[in-house]
Formats: sequence, C-alpha cells, structure tokens
Amino acid sequence: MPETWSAVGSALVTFIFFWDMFRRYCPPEIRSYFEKCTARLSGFLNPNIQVSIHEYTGNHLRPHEAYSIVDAYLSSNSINAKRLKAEMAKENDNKLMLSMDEYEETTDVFNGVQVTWISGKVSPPPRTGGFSYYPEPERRFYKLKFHKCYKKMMTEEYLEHVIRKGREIQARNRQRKLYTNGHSKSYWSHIVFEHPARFATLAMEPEKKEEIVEDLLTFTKSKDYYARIGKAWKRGYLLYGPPGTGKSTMIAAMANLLDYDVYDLELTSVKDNTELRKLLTETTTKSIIVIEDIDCSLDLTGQRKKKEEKPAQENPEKVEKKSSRKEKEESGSMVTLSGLLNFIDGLWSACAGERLIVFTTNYVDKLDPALTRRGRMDKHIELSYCKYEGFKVLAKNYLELDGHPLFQTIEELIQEVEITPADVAENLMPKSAKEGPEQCLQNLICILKETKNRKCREDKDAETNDDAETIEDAAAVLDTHAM
Ligand SMILES: Nc1ncnc2c1ncn2[C@@H]1O[C@H](COP(=O)(O)OP(=O)(O)OP(=O)(O)O)[C@@H](O)[C@H]1O
Repeated sequence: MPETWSAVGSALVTFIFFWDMFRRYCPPEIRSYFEKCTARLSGFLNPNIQVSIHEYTGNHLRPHEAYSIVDAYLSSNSINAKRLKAEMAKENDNKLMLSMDEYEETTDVFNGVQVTWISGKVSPPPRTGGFSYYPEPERRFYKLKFHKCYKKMMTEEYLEHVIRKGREIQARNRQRKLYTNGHSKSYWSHIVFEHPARFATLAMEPEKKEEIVEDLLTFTKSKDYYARIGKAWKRGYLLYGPPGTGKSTMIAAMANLLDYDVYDLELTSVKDNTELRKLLTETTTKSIIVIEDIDCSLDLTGQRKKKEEKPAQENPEKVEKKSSRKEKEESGSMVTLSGLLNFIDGLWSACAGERLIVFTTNYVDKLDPALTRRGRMDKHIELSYCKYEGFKVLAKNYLELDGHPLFQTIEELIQEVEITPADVAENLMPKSAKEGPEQCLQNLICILKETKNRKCREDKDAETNDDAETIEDAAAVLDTHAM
C-alpha cells in the first residue's frame, strides 16, 4: 500500500512539473490550440451548460423580479417539476461564500427536453475588519441547466414561456390589498383585502348591474383608446343613495371583479393639499381610490357658496384660502375643494396606469357641482331601496332559495315600502338555529307590513296637518275680512 501511494505521489509531482514547463515555455499558438482541445473534450464529456437567467432577462426584469417570476412558475402544480434538495459542497470563489444545503434542483420538461433549475441563496462573506449593524442581505438566484444543443430554444422560447406563465400565476395568487391612511397618518398602511362581495351577490336590478359590469370591463380594455384620445386612463364613479343600499359593497364587488387594490382615503386625516398629492402619487396602478361619504369628509360643499357670497372684487383664491384656514381650525385638515379637483384632473393625469376613483355620498344634492361634473365623475350610479329583483338575489344569498310561495306576498309589499337592502338582508338572516328559511321570510313580511302601516299613519298625519293648516289659513283670512 505505501508503495502505491508513493507511486501516485511521484506521478502527480511529475505531471505538475511538466504542466508548469508547458505553460511557461510552450509558444502561445500551441498552448491556445491545446486549451481549445481540452475545452472540446470537457464539452463532450459534460454537454450541459448553465446560464444565469439575469443574462437573458436583465434588460427588462430586475433580478428579484426574475427570481419571483421563476419561483411562481416552479411552484405551480401544473408543471412537471420535481424538486430535489441538493447538498452541495462549500465553494469559495473569492468574492462570495456559497453556503451548504441552500441549493435546490427542480426539473422541468419543455417540448420534450429536460431542463434543470438550480436555485440558491448566496451569503456575502463575513466582513473583515469593522462592524456593521446592517449586514448585507443574502442574494437569491436561479440558474438554468440544459444540454447545450438546446441553447437557442431554452434562452428564447423556454424563458419567454416561463416568464409568461410565471406572471399569470403571480397574478392569480396575488393578494389584493386594502390601503388606509387613517389615524392622521401621512402614509398608507395596508391589510389583505378579502371582501366576499361580488356583482352576482349584489341586490340590484339585473340590467343596471350588467351595465355597470360592462362599463368597468370596457374601461380595463381601453388602454389604447385613452392613449389615442389623449386622456389619462382613469374613470370616476359617483355612488349615491341612502345608507345601507350597498355603496361600500359595490366598491368591494368592483375590486373583486377587476382584481384591483383599494385605497380608502380618509380625507379628514390628510393635513393639506401637499399631503393629499403625496398620498395620491403613491397609489399603484390597477387600483380603486375611494373617498367614502364625501359630503361628510370635509366641508367641500360650502366653499363655493362662500366664494359666491363674497364681494365680486375680492380675489377668489384669497377667499378660498381664508375659508380653508377656518376649516383647518375646525377639522384639523387644510385640504380644499380646489386641492381635490386639482388632484382629480391634473395630478391624476400624471399618474400612469389604470385607476378608478369612487366617491360615495348619501346626499348627492349637497355636493359641489364642480366635484361631480361628467369628466371628473364619469358615471353616476344611484343605489336605491330594495326592489323585488334585489330581494330575490338576497334570498338566494342568505337562504339559498330560488323561489317560495311567500315570494308573491313579498313582491306585493316591497313595491309599496322603502326598505334598504341592508334591512332586507338583516331580516333574512336566521336569528337562531331553529329558524328555517320560511320563518326568515315571515320575519321579513312582518317588517314590510310594519313599515307599510307606519308609512300609512305618517301620510295620514301629514294630511291631517295639511288640513289643519288650511283651516287655520282660511280662518285667518276670514278674520282679516271681518276686521
Ligand atoms: N345592494 C346590496 N346588495 C347586497 N347586500 C347589500 C346591499 N346593500 C346593503 N347590503 C348589505 O348591507 C350591509 C351594509 O351595506 P353597505 O355598507 O354597502 O351600505 P352603504 O350604502 O355603503 O351604507 P353607508 O352609506 O351607511 O356607508 C352590507 O354589509 C351588505 O351585507
């Protein structure tokens, strides 16, 4: 055994000696020819090549984007991928320390060709000298390994396929967000948006619902149209109607239909127009910016009136400043009507990408016409009291009923009374485990009858008051004549 070791040792020493001689004294032409031959031989022995995806996606994707797209693609169940945890030896390449156990190999098949994805994390080497509180973050990467004869197919067709599919999967898995700026915050904070409302579950006349859905879908497909007519790709909706008629529910249904994020803008928490501008420019594309109860948010309605009441020679801007200052004292916010209008028209146009802005109000007549005019609020949608069609949707949602003998009574009653969908929904909900669908319908009938009787009494009282007033007026006239 010792003889074998000494033979191997002396062979190695001889090889190193001749290799060194060759490198030092061999003419460069012969050396380069020799190196080409060895490269060919190694290529023959190991025909696979590895490419870093950044080499091919770097022009249009940042490294972390490329990583998450490939990640989404590989995590999908639809592909024939097999993950293997590969223990790889520590490798030290001067700059980066590759740590053990952090590689993963995934195989995929494309057009009958097998490819292997190698993913890993690269930890930066420990700092020599000095101490930092902020260690450099790990870098994640993906490399693609395949037979070199498929290089064209892999780097052109396959990578394109991976990016397209990965993006689709990302869009499907994306968790939508609900952003708020409440509690006097000058920035958005968010939670995951998970509202179950859908247009299908919204109590509303079917034709009106279809019209709104059509309008929204047309908007999302109109990028080129907006670009052609030179308008920002945005659309304003004004939802108005009494409390409990589904304004907030419709916004959730819109977000679910279009797969948009929601920015719930609390205007009273916004300090001034500058802060409003900042918040709005921070919103992302494919989003709905909502200002609920705009009539209550700020005294946006009164400012025009104040301007009109002032003498004509006074500068309107000054007037607005004065009134907004007064407003600040009262509400702590200096956002003005003109600030809001500027945002909708001007700044808004500067934000690229599709956005909806939705205002809701219970009192549409109170709003300044400048705020609601077409072009700013393109579509005005009235949400009103529950009709029979709306009731049928709620009965399906809450009781899973498509029909029932009591429906006819409800149809007759609901035409005569004003009841909000929120009240109908509340009465259709079983109050105990014992209450079945029929009992719930009976509860609703009771409420409808009560509302109808109350309305009759109120109408009668009003009539009696009118009669009394007429008699009083007549008596007053007679008195005057008598005098
Ligand atoms: N049209 C509707 N379709 C289905 N459910 C509705 C509808 N309207 C109201 N509801 C139910 O009533 C509840 C209250 O409705 P919502 O908050 O959407 O009303 P709103 O008009 O926004 O009220 P407010 O003006 O007080 O904000 C909702 O949770 C929903 O369950």
